[in-house]
Amino acid sequence: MSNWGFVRHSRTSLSLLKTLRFQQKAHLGSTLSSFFFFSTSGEGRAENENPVRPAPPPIRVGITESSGRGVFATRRIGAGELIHTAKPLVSHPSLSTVQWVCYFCLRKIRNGGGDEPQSVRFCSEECEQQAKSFRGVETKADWLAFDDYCRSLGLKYPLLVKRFACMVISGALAADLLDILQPASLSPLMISNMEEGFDLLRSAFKAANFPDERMAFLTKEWYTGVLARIRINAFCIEFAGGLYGDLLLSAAASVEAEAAVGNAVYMLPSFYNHDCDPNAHILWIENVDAKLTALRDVEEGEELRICYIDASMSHDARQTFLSQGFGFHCTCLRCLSGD
Ligand SMILES: C[S@@+](CC[C@H](N)C(=O)[O-])C[C@H]1O[C@@H](n2cnc3c(N)ncnc32)[C@H](O)[C@@H]1O
Repeated sequence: MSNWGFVRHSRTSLSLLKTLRFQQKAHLGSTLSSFFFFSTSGEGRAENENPVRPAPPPIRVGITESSGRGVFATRRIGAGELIHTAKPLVSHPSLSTVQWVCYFCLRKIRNGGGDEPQSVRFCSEECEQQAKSFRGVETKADWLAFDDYCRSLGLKYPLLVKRFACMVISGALAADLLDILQPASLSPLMISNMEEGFDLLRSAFKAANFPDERMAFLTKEWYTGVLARIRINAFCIEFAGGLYGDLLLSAAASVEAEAAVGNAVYMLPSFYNHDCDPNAHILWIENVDAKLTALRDVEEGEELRICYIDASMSHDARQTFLSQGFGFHCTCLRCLSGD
């Protein structure tokens, strides 16, 4: 069974990034900002404007010529500028770091660990409060078999589906929230490999006696559809630069050769296409809230692209990774140049 090992990382090897520029003509597309959870630095806000409401980020979602939807700059964006931040729709710590990071925001916890291997921790009352709805559902069920299934097969994405399902049952999220995101195309074998996870998830909720009407959304099609979207759109969360690293966290993570603190799916960041020589970057400083920044000056109308993979890989390795993990052949300028 595939271990779904292809995840989007924050890592781009800047030293190897060439100065090739990529400018793509955007078609007019409707903006999807009403769907997005974002905040901005508030730059450009008029003085008399309500200070509580942040200015919209300088981007729009439009249609690209060859890569479906993409994100375009609505004004010139300077190198190093914070384009916007994004809160996750769904996130989950890695099983190997669950004792060491906040169960809600994935922030490292100084005195994590402890005696109870199954226990979860929060970094603040606010996070505990925000997790209350899905925890109220999650703690009613027994997850031993489901978590063992994920652990033994090295699966991370079913954990995101589990949390998403808990949020839906609690009424915090709509079951079709992720439908707008592009799904991976799944082979019949991939779908049949997902059956065990679905059965375990559904059984856990069933055994906890949730009423059928609250679980009506939880069909096999829903489960595989959500996983298909997560596969293309989830980010693997690693904090930037090791600045906020923690030896204990590193030690815990290395037990399973897992550097990431967890995985998350966002709305707006999901619309950024890939480039092996990107002009934008997604990073995490101390928790799961993502920051999208410009790596170089970007002109108004230019498409903003991030790198999904380690850009220091060879041309052939990048192509193989993108094709097997994301199902597309990369035709960015760097790839076309043969670099
Ligand atoms: C995370 S989504 C990006 C948004 C997507 N274009 C959409 O319409 O929702 C990733 C998908 O976008 C497309 N894509 C992203 N970067 C691409 C590239 N460099 N070349 C071709 N297709 C790309 C692929 O279909 C890929 O699976």
